[in-house]
Amino acid sequence: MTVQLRPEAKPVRVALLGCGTVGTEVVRLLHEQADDLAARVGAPVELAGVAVRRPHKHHDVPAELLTTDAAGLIASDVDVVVEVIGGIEPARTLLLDALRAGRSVVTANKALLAEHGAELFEAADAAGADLYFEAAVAGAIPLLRPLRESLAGDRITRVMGIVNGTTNFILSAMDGTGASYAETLEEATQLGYAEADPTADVDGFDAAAKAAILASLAFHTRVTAADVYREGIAAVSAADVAAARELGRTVKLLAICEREADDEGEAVSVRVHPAMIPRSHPLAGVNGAFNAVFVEADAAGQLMFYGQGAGGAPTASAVLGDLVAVARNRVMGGRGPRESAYADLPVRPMGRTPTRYHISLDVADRSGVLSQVAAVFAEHDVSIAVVRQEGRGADASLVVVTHSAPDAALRSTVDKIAGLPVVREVVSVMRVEGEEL
Ligand SMILES: NC(=O)C1=CN([C@@H]2O[C@H](COP(=O)(O)OP(=O)(O)OC[C@H]3O[C@@H](n4cnc5c(N)ncnc54)[C@H](O)[C@@H]3O)[C@@H](O)[C@H]2O)C=CC1
Ligand SMILES: N[C@@H](CC=O)C(=O)O
Ligand code: NA
Repeated sequence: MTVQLRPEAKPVRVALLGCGTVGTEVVRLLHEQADDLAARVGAPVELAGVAVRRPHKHHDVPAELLTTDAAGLIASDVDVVVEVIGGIEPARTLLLDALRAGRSVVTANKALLAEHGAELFEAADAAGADLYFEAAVAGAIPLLRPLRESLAGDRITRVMGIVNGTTNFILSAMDGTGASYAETLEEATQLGYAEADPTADVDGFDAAAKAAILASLAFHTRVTAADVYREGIAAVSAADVAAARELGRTVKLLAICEREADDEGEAVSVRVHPAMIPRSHPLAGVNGAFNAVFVEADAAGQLMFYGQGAGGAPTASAVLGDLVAVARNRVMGGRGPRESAYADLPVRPMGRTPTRYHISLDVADRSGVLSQVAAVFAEHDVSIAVVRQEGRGADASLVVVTHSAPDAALRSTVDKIAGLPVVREVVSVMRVEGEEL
């Protein structure tokens, strides 16, 4: 291969912070694709150093590149800092230092961006430096660049999808093989999908951070992790999965970001929770650690993005894509897009967000049960889409699927129903997404 380098091009020197699941693959790809990367960037892309905690554990990295002094590496003669340590500190301080020193930054750290994005973008702007983070949401899937750049001329109204590989891996197993929750989480950890602390996945924090990033880009509004309504999958039971199957549905952990007007004006709502979706829905076929995200925009209509959302190599692919972009910017001059938060829309609380519920009840088998339950729905102004009464005696059950209503009204309805003497147990309550029943 003849590599065309710009005659004056100096190597682009890269500092890598962290060398775990993702970092190891970044090192491998940088080495294996060195010639192609140089040709694409117009200058060699050179690994200047790798900051790690325990150098003796990293046999795949040339010893002379390893250091435990991440701050010192950033302060040395480097152009780009790639952060794949994860967590808030020391990543936050290191990246702020890097940006303030004019280094371009590439990060996969959604937790950091969702909590301290504003501060990082401000530092990037002040220094005229690049801040890229495609790997932070939906791993290998090109999703943030399309939102930030390709769709910048459109008005996005909705982003909805599966953005956490670990929980999708677990839910797919529960629905498919019926494998146990603990076993499947262990497997997801072994495969490099789970966060260092997997409760971030299971309790929905990881998906909530990603939802905040997606909503911020889609709606030109600063949304932080704290603005996102969050429920994880810990409470999803085998009974919920079975109830979904009975209805021709499956359970997925969804991130849903919407821009809508109501009586109080235009607002965004951002939520992460398990939901039943029809098996015919395209998201129902997204299994294992795969992710898929729908984007709806006024002019573009509906778009779907699909691919590997977790794992070392897929995530490293997104990191390398960003690295090429920032390296090109350095070689050719110029920089990528800045933060765009001009719309500054309020975030609507979950209680006011319209949702739909599937409720499965274990009820007494006697006349008047249905009318007592229906009266509670009417009292809360919640309209019923489907009701199904099954079984007799001790096995009597009632399944209700509602039409759309404010989430707070649906919750109060469930609370009141749970207290009715004719209701023996609320077996399963889950939100429903997809087509109207
Ligand atoms: N694993 C995945 O599938 C994906 C991970 N990410 C994100 O990428 C980042 C890295 O994830 P993984 O590689 O999976 O994590 P990991 O836990 O495998 O690797 C992180 C590495 O950073 C090292 N480290 C911790 N503190 C350090 C410090 N002060 N200086 C230098 N090294 C330090 C750790 O020893 C570890 O080797 C996280 O922000 C994660 O959320 C994003 C998308 C997918
Ligand atoms: N833990 C995350 C990794 C990718 O972001 C996930 O499971 O999706
Ligand atoms: Na991505």
